[in-house]
Amino acid sequence: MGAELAIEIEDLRVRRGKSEVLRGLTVGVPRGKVVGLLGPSGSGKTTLLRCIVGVQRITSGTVTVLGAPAGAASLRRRIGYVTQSASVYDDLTVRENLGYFAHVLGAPASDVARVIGETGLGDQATQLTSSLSGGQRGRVSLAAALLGAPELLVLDEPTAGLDPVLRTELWALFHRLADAGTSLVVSSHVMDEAARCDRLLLMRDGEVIADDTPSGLLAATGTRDAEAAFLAVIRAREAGGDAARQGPHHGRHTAEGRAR
Ligand SMILES: Nc1ncnc2c1ncn2[C@@H]1O[C@H](COP(=O)(O)OP(=O)(O)OP(=O)(O)O)[C@@H](O)[C@H]1O
Repeated sequence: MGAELAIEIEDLRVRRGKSEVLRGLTVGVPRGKVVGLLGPSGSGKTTLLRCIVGVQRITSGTVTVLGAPAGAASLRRRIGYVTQSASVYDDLTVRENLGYFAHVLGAPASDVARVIGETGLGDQATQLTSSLSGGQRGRVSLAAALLGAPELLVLDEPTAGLDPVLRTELWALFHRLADAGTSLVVSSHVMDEAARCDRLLLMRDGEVIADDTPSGLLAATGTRDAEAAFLAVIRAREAGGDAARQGPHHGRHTAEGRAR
């Protein structure tokens, strides 16, 4: 693993409450790509994203982000993180919110107009945030995360609740950002978003069960869509039983990995 990786995770374990919700993840996320983190509700996606941004207490393992330990102070302005709940001030307009966050982050004031344009919020710029729809509020949070042009964007279900047109526009934005060198990790429980990613990490029950390109995953599983591929990977693991799980490369998924 080297400089081409934005994130390197080794044998990561996390316990939340009584259960182990991440169970020995080893994975590498390449730089300058849109990496989709897909899996059913409760599979551990949010917990993994929290580990990457350094806000999750971990049990063991290491998480290295842009060459530094996750959570390091030096990473604060290099990472943009959008949670599932919008984190904006209701009593400010869209532009006022973004102006405030730009000031706090030390981002140039000109960034406000840029991120409003990128997230398609031009028509709502002077609207109070409390009067926006849920999808629009989510985009204000995304716009805030784009301020200062962070090297890594960690986005938890950014397209949830958006109509197909906006969803398509946001994926196009993610790819433009990646083409300009930004690394993105985007979670979703909607399997049909898989095809839009450069790489996929499929999660289930606190484990990454596949790490591949969308086309590589379909080829490896002989399936036509991500939903079928996901099921095929699960079946193959169950058929492999404990022998497969306890093999010498247990839990190891690298940028070159294949669905197993
Ligand atoms: N604060 C907490 N205390 C105890 N258990 C928790 C806590 N937060 C999450 N969990 C558990 O950890 C597991 C993984 O949750 P996580 O939110 O990471 O999943 P997810 O894949 O992001 O799900 P979703 O798509 O619904 O957001 C779940 O079983 C959940 O119940």
